[in-house]
Amino acid sequence: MLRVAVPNKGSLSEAASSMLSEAGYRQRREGRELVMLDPENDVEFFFLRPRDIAVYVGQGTLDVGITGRDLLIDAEVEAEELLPLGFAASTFRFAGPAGEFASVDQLEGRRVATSYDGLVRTYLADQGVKPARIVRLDGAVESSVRLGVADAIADVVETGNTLKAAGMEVFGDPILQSEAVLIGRKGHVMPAIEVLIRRLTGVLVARKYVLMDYDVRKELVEQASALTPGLESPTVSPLRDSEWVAVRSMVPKRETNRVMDELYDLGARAILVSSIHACRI
Ligand SMILES: Nc1ncnc2c1ncn2[C@@H]1O[C@H](COP(=O)(O)OP(=O)(O)OP(=O)(O)O)[C@@H](O)[C@H]1O
Ligand SMILES: O=P(O)(O)OC[C@H]1O[C@H](OP(=O)(O)OP(=O)(O)O)[C@H](O)[C@@H]1O
Ligand SMILES: [Mg+2]
Repeated sequence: MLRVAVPNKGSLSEAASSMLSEAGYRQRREGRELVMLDPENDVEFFFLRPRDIAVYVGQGTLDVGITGRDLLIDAEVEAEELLPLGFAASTFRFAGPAGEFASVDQLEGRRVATSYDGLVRTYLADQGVKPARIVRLDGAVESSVRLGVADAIADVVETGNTLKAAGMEVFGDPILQSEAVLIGRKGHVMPAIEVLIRRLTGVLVARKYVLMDYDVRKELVEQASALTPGLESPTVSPLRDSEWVAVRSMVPKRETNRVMDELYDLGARAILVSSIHACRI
């Protein structure tokens, strides 16, 4: 049986469960279950704190899990990223009181507060910067400078609103671009993991693409196909009117309107767009 760790709380939890549901797995509804069996898929789900998920997967107690890339790196365990999942995107950045810091070098000899001490320690060591101390806090890190326990912070930044409200601003290059990821133990292969990855990839593709159908005059099919190349190649079918063909192709969702406009300008007609519910690529 495949044993999968799923975030039980926080920013990752809801989106992780709905992605697994879309991939055909059973998920808890509103319950507070710690463990849930999905006998139909031969999978057992363990609902855990996202920060702890890398530890369980790294130790091999659980086969795979969903967590944040930042949390995986911070945990410093024998687990690796198997698939980026396209939600809970954020950056991980240094910040300080507005106007006080311009570059990471200025952290030399200063105190840095963070909930991600492993990640920050490694990053600063790689940059050759020696802070006076890394102050490990559980959350609300933005308050630490005002309260006098640190000079600067390193934290998750999504909209930047929390930093702004605390009178702080980011400095230096982003330490990391993070998002939710599926993780597994290095070198651990199992057919059920392959199936999970294929299913999740199917959800990602279904979310990212639409299906586009249109009719176009035969002599324009090459030009039209260039606008809608699809993943491999568009399907071209004959129509009763032999001067025209029907074309079907997958198109990135965010390009839908631009592609429809360009197809129409080219002379394509009956352009129809439908969403994809599931797929295997
Ligand atoms: N706005 C955000 N705030 C915090 N974490 C975020 C945000 N957006 C995405 N994430 C990601 O969520 C993960 C942190 O989840 P975690 O559940 O530990 O903290 P949380 O969402 O801040 O919840 P809480 O602080 O309520 O426990 C990280 O991978 C982080 O990059
Ligand atoms: O850039 P923003 O959109 O403002 O989001 C980032 C903030 O959100 C998270 O805090 P959270 O609400 O989880 O509280 P915590 O710091 O106590 O974990 C994170 O730690 C940042 O403080
Ligand atoms: Mg938080």
